[in-house]
Amino acid sequence: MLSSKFIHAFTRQIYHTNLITSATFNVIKKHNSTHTKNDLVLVDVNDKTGFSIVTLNRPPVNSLNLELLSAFSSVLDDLHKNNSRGMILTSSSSTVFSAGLDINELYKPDMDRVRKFWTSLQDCWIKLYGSSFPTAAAINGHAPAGGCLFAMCCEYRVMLPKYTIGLNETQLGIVAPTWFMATMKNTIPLRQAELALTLGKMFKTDDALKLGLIDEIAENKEDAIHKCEIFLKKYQKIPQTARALTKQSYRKNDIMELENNREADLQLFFLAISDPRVQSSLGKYVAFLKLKSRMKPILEAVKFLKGIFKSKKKKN
Ligand SMILES: CCCCC/C=C\C/C=C\CC/C=C/CC(=O)SCCNC(=O)CCNC(=O)[C@H](O)C(C)(C)COP(=O)(O)OP(=O)(O)OC[C@H]1O[C@@H](n2cnc3c(N)ncnc32)[C@H](O)[C@@H]1OP(=O)(O)O
Repeated sequence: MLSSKFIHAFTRQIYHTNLITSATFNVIKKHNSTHTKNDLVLVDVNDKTGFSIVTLNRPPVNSLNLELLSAFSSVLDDLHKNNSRGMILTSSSSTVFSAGLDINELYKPDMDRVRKFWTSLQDCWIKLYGSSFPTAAAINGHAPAGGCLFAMCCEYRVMLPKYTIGLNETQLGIVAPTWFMATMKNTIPLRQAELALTLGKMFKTDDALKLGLIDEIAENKEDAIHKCEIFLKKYQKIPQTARALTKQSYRKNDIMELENNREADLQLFFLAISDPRVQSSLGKYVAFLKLKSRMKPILEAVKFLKGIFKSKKKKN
């Protein structure tokens, strides 16, 4: 057995960034309760398993704005402090896991706010990707860009059929930050990651499974959560410290790279979003999304009418 002294020394040595603040693992405080962080993130602790279901709850599409990221960051802190047994990340939407970063934070940004926004995103990534507790994502809807990033930070992904997932940044005329790329490289084979990133490819559930971007397909959200629980339960027999340090050692280089260059990463982000071509792309994208949303009732009516015509043709 490793002595606690050794664990402390090892932890300090590789995690001077405070990824693990204490190697003393307390027994989780079990309670059957739902916590909220401004209602933007819901936390439901399962009394029996000790697993927390963390639900992103910012309708309509869980786009990640400053408030949602701050709430999520604080939830991750709480789970760490309470020595969580495991986290399942999901969404309250019935069709979208997360639409990624809120484009309104990037388009014509207020510089003070956007600094806090990007710093919060960095915080969330460092805490989620490097969490000491095991994590799984129940992807119950589309997961583009930042949505895919958070899912990939988890160690296991279960997704519902007929949705899409991927890092689509190049399609929007923006470059995924290196830590987004690193997370994808940690998930799928290198060559496939390069192709997916350069094409900005969104994968349908079936293709994501073939690629290894997700691990399982579930029938519905309940099934997805159940499958995530089965995954997390596998760790119940594995000593916590050994598991956590192994995971963090595996991901350490990616995390250190950002930890040591946070300000440079922020400046690079400022530079990118200050580029008039990037702003122009984002402006067009915001307009496209709004138009698409307004066209929805018309498109649905056309679909409905097509269905009627088809069934009449069949009868004739
Ligand atoms: C190597 C060195 C590199 C250095 C680089 C450094 C920095 C680089 C700079 C920046 C990097 C920034 C990284 C960004 C990553 C991102 O996450 S960008 C976000 C990308 N997200 C998307 O492309 C998803 C867009 N949304 C959709 O595709 C669809 O909405 C959906 C998710 C598939 C859901 O479809 P659905 O039909 O259900 O909903 P609607 O499309 O009708 O949308 C409803 C409503 O929501 C609004 N909305 C949708 N997505 C967003 C969003 N991401 N942000 C804000 N708002 C969004 C949409 O406009 C509708 O609103 P309404 O019109 O008011 O109804």
